[in-house]
Amino acid sequence: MRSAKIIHVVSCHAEGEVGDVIVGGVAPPPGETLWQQSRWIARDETLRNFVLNEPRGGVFRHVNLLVPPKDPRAQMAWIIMEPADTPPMSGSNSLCVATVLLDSGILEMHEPETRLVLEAPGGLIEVLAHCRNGKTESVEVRNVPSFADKLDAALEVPGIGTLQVDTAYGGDSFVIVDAQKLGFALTADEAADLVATGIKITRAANEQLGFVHPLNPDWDHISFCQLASAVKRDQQGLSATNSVVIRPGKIDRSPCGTGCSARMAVLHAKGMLQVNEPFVSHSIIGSTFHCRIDGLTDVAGRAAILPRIAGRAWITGTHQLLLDPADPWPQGYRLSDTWPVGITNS
Ligand SMILES: O=C(O)[C@H]1NCC[C@@H]1O
Repeated sequence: MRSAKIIHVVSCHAEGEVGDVIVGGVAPPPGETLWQQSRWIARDETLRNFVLNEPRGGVFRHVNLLVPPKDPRAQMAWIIMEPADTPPMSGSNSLCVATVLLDSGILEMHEPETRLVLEAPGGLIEVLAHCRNGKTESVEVRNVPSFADKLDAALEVPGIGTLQVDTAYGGDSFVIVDAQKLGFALTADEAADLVATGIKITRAANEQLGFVHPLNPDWDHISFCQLASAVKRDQQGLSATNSVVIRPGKIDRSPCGTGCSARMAVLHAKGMLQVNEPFVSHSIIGSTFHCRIDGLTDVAGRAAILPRIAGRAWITGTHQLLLDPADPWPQGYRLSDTWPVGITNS
């Protein structure tokens, strides 16, 4: 066996969504800040292509690169690589990273609870991991400040018509639409139709509504379309189902932590969800995140929430990714039969 590189990966999924973690074999990228390091990874593309593209990856795969933190309050930092974006934050990926760090012994586990501060490119997150018998059984994440952007905006979507939508930031940027009004029950058999609809809505939202993070003008687009059910209220609090369509064309198998954060910001802005009130979110495969608003804050003068999301993650394997120097496709490849083309990275 010969190899020009060897990348050590612990594979993981959080409530169904893949979030593999690179634990060795890659030097930290250049950059003064974690955000700058993540921009280098997005621009350079070598690592993204190697781990995300076929034959090693696929459009369903997310990969997280552990790097030393820049902020002294954090025990570890990481850069998130998703199929189209290198985003500020990701809920499912943060659950995978916390679980891999503790279950593999990279950071010390304390039972029954381990508290961590992790640095995502979009800011610090606080982790409370519930651990038993050497296993992280569930993880609560205090996400980055999240806020509603445009409420009840009119959006003209070619082939669909005029929709009323909300846009919001929850660590990543969303256009949120009522799934039932579009005829969706949010069941697994609708996945391909949900993707086709969600991609059209995201494209229209970027053209007509746009998004720029007020403290980070580099994050200047809407990443995802969240097709969401109406909220139900009972004695336990609020609950809803969602399908988040991830560019270039796949559905989040988890209930999407950044999506839950964005939705809670919208619900709070509309007076429908209060601080500390439980919000349970279900995915298309029936997995669940337990969420709530921990407190209120502001982002550059805009009202914002401090979201908490909680879910479970499981390690699925370990891998060593190799590159034979004679392999004619060191960057791999994407074909439009499984990987819709034409979306640029950011
Ligand atoms: O949980 C989340 O926030 C995400 N899951 C995959 C895409 C998003 O980053």
